[in-house]
Amino acid sequence: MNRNQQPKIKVCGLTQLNQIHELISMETDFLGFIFYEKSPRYVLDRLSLEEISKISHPGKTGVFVNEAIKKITDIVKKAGLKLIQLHGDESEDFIIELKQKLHSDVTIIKVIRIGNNDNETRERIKYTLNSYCSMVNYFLFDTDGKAFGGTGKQFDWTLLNEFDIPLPYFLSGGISEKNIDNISLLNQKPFAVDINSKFELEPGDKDLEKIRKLYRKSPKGTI
Ligand SMILES: O=C(O)c1ccccc1NCC(=O)[C@H](O)[C@H](O)COP(=O)(O)O
Repeated sequence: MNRNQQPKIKVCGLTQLNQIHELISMETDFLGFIFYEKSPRYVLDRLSLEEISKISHPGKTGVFVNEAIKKITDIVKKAGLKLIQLHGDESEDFIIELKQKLHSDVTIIKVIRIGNNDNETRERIKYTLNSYCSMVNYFLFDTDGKAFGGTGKQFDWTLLNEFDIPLPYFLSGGISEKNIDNISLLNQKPFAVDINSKFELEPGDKDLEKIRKLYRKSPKGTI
């Protein structure tokens, strides 16, 4: 697989140091840590902020769901995060205030959760793309669900072909070795793919052999 021509890879929901170091040696581009207490992948149940801070990697990403600004900025500082993934319903005002309190080199990913393929969803996607594009660095499209993320379900990717996406984006939501080739059907290719529950033995315990296989495979037509 020619990694230069393929979308980058983010592995999300990491909780085990040995797996994290293995993923770093495989040149994984983004490492996702979930700081949402209700997630079965809540990282602080398994690793301390100090342990996360000692992981040296430029793609350390913290996932937050409707979290208080003070808590996010404290965690970013203590864990040495490089990117923040806002996975809840954070408003534009919230992001403006958050950015004022963060170091300017922290990258922000705004998540757009997609449920039904209907006009209400289309309107919400359109609104979010337009109103957040000047304040964040990337968008991430994920499947909507009660748990906010980690649903293991794919949304209707053809919806994305209806929009001019103004920023590079991460594609997420139930990505597996079975559906990843369908990226070829997207007009605007993702900057990165985000894999999680389809590459796990159980929540937070990654199936490294399956991830290795993905790295060896070349998703058809993704370039
Ligand atoms: O994974 C979780 O448990 C989770 C819970 C709440 C918010 C976000 C969460 N995950 C964030 C991610 O970036 C996941 O990779 C993304 O939701 C896709 O997960 P999956 O559908 O399991 O591939």
